[in-house]
Amino acid sequence: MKILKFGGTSVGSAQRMREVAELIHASHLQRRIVVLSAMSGTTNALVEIGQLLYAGDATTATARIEALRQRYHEVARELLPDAAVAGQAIQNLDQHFDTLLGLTAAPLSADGERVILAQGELLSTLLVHRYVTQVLGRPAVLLPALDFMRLDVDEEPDAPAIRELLAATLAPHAAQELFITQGYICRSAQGSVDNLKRGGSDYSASLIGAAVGAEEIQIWTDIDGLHNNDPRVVQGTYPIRELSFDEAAELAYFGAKILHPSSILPAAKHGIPVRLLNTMQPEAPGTIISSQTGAEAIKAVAAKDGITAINVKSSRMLLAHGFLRSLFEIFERYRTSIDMITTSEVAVSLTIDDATRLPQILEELRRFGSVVVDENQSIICLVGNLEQDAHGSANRAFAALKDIPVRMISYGGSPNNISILVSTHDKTRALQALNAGLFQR
Ligand SMILES: Nc1ncnc2c1ncn2[C@@H]1O[C@H](COP(=O)(O)OP(=O)(O)O)[C@@H](O)[C@H]1O
Ligand SMILES: N[C@@H](CC(=O)OP(=O)(O)O)C(=O)O
Repeated sequence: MKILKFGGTSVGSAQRMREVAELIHASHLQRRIVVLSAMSGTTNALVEIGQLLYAGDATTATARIEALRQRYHEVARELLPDAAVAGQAIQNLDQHFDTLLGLTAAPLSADGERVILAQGELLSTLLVHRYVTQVLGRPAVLLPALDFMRLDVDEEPDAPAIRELLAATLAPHAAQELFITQGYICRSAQGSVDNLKRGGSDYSASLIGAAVGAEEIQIWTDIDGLHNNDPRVVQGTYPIRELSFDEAAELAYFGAKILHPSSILPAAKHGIPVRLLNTMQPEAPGTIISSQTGAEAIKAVAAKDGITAINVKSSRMLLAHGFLRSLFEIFERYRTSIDMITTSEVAVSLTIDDATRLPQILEELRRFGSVVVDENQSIICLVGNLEQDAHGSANRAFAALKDIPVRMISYGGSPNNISILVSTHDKTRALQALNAGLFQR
């Protein structure tokens, strides 16, 4: 079995959906599960509808739902030339818009908001499935992700439950080769509709791949593989042909937007190669992520914004043992994970990316000594095989950053990663300087 995931841009219009369907249709793979995201822009529109309802503005929310409905009707008519087939699809699409309208009648609950967010993937899979079966005439099974994607009580994917439920969902279709399902959406341990957080369709594909023991997971997007730097802010980036699971996981976690932060872990656990491919240029080789690692020292740079740095200075730390443990316990109590940490004899600096519980954390930290908080920071992560760094690329990286104020450096924690904290204001400049210093050929 292979897993093929297509992102929002890849299914972003009727034309793109046709191209995706042709790709699925033309590839003479054996069995495959196709995982689709919502059409680009849809999840953002649904988020906005949720926000309007939270703010009590049902009138504007209704207008947005109707505008979205019109857009989907147009896509259906463009995609499905036979009027009867399009009419039937529009009736089915309308069931989802009626669900959305039904949620405008009363104050929105958190459960209601998750039902709203789930509609995007239900709509895109409905349309692509209809095109594959009715226009291309290819048998394909639409698998409802809500039947098998499960979270556990800690709100993490429940891998054993997913494996069992997916096997049961697939069992009646032993003779079928092509399956289409929704990325991103799932059910909570309590059975209510939930999701894997923004960008979560990559994670769905990886979890599904792990659950069925797939031979390969393909992530089809709008770029020819994972690039050595963020192509949105740096010119002249290029795709990296090979990455190890560890390198790709670091890049995804530290901001390479092409991959959801957690999406490599299930594939890595089961040793399933992940291939990043370009829907707009299917013949390009893309990036292969596997247990192999290439020879270059620093292969890529990524940046993660929205970081808060906290510095705690305490005389109690001097020659004291157990200090760090009591400090970390505070973060554990508030379920807030720490990304970077540096220490001196009397001070600790650390970073968090989820500042939801920052006020409570700070109140407790102030018992240790003086606390300074810097918001709007970015972690720049340099990833590669640093054990191979015989050519001093780490030195070249630091030299490249000579004009940029660096707040923290973390080096040596992993053989794959050097993390550098800068103000978000300096991020673009830092990424460009690193590009010139490390990669310009
Ligand atoms: N290091 C990187 N390599 C490739 N793409 C990146 C990188 N960093 C950011 N991106 C951006 O990620 C985008 C693809 O991710 P995303 O928009 O989530 O795709 P999809 O909608 O297919 O899931 C690319 O268009 C590119 O602009
Ligand atoms: N539709 C969801 C899930 C997703 O993964 O989308 P994409 O593959 O386009 O990043 C989102 O926008 O967050």
